[in-house]
Amino acid sequence: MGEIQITPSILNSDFARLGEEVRRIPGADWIHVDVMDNHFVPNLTFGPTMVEALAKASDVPLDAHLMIEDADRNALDYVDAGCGSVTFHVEAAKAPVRLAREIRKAGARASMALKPATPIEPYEDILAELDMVLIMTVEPGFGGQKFLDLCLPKIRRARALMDKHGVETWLQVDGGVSLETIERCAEAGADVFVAGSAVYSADDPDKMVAALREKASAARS
Ligand SMILES: O=C(CO)[C@H](O)[C@H](O)COP(=O)(O)O
Ligand SMILES: [Co+2]
Repeated sequence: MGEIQITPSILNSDFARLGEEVRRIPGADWIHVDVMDNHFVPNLTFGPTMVEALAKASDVPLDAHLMIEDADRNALDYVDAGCGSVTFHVEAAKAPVRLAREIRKAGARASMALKPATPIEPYEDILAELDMVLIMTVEPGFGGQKFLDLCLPKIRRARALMDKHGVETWLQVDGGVSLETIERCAEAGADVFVAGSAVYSADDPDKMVAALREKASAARS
């Protein structure tokens, strides 16, 4: 299992002041950027041009979460935009192995996301092709939703498969992660934690990043 990493999502930040918003979280390991196309999910956010501007606005690397239909054709635009990690949804990728290899070859970490009803087991044999697996703990599309406890067994199963294959693939959780839910995710085996509304509704977002890190670390020991 890798080190605990906290990855705030800017989905619930102030979009009119995005540059300032990302500079409020210098203690974050990554900045999670939710790209939505209004087809794969019923919401629309931003594309590669805005992501490129964001990458220049902060020293913290960008973790792009692509909730877009044609992932095979569009994912590399986000590597070119400056993201250090690019996550595609397996439900949207026609050729996940080829896509992961292309992302790595282009110079970013390759990551694959699963919606709550998508099982991990069919992907056991491709874990070594991935730098990270993202297990959604809400249905993708919106920030501020309630954490789905029903996803915890899948986090445990994913961790067990990673241990079985001896891979160094990170295990990220995304959706409803807060001071109330992060311990359950860490106990189940997650090591990378996305938190959107919990961070940006806090008076001091960077202090919340530190508090989340402490809770997740304590749950491990
Ligand atoms: O991918 C997402 C939604 O599809 C977001 O990353 C996620 O929901 C973060 O926001 P919150 O912590 O408020 O749930
Ligand atoms: Co996300």
